[in-house]
Amino acid sequence: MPEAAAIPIIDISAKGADQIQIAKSLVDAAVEYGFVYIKSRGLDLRIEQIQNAFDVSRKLFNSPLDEKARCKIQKNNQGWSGMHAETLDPKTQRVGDFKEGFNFGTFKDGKATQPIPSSIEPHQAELAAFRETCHNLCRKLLHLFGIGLEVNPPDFFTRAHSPTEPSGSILRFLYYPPPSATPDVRAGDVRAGAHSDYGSVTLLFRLRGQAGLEIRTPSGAWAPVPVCPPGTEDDAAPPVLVNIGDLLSYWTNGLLRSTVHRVAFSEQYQHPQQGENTDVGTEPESTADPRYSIVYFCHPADATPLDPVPSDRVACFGSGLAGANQGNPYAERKVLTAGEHLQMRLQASYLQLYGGEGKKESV
Ligand SMILES: O=C(O)CCC(=O)C(=O)O
Ligand SMILES: [Fe+2]
Repeated sequence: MPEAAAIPIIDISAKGADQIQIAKSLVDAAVEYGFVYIKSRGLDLRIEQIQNAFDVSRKLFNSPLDEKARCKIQKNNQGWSGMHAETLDPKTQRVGDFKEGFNFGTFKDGKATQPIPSSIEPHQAELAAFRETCHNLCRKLLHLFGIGLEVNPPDFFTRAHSPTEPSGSILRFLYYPPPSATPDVRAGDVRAGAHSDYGSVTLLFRLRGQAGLEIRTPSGAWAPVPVCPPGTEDDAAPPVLVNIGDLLSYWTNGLLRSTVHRVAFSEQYQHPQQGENTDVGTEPESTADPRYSIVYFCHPADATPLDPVPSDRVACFGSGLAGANQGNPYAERKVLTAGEHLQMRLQASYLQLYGGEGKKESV
């Protein structure tokens, strides 16, 4: 059984805790793993709000196909993508991801600014509030990164992530059908292909018992990322998983690591003869149930120039681009603004939507 990744768990809202110490621990986790668990205590994000978002997600994906198709994803990266429409790792995958997704852009006055299935129309205000809370949590984390990296001024990143300016930030619902409903799966197929995220920070919400996320370790092996790592099993909700995206890695000369990850079918499904519960030790996964996850991709305002981060630690990180981002060539590219950086990445993963345009950008 592959060993689970030893990603640190940090409580950013601990009463009386030293902010500088928390900031340094966050930076250490981002440098070493590119991933960190944030303990869910209902302070930064109410647990009912997360649960409600999953309820809305179930309603959305249970909508009739034609309702979802009416909201098909557009070049602005908003809308519904059907089964196999996205291929996160086109070089390796035989077939597109075994998932459906729905990307929400901005909301205005509690209403979506894009077509949405009628089943979730009554929930727009809740979704708007959830998206806003996610963005605020990201800005809190970005402020802590500013402190931990001794960026001058420490709100350098936070300022670049103004919630009112146009940006690529997306709230995404994901639905992975039950393995029992996808008999066309072959050995080597994955639910979501290996990729790194494009933006600055990503929040990932998962449900207990719905494993499958794996990160690529520096040795090239895949390590499972448990939903409830040791010490959080009794918490009211699983911790929020946070990871660094390519843009923040690029911006910090590769000091903060953007780690490649994927969603695999459980070992139990692929090799049932090995017995039950072989995927992540404590987290048996049902092959009869769908898997749902919710992701918030936080991006700087489109117009943000990706100028060098004013931090001695970042500036001194000489070998970063060559070392920390091996296998992550986007981090080495010279791009001008956050908006341009995002466009380059989107073209590579939605080949159908962009026709041949994307192929030259894929790596
Ligand atoms: O569903 C998951 O657990 C991960 C999804 C993911 O990595 C992504 O959408 O970028
Ligand atoms: Fe991802």
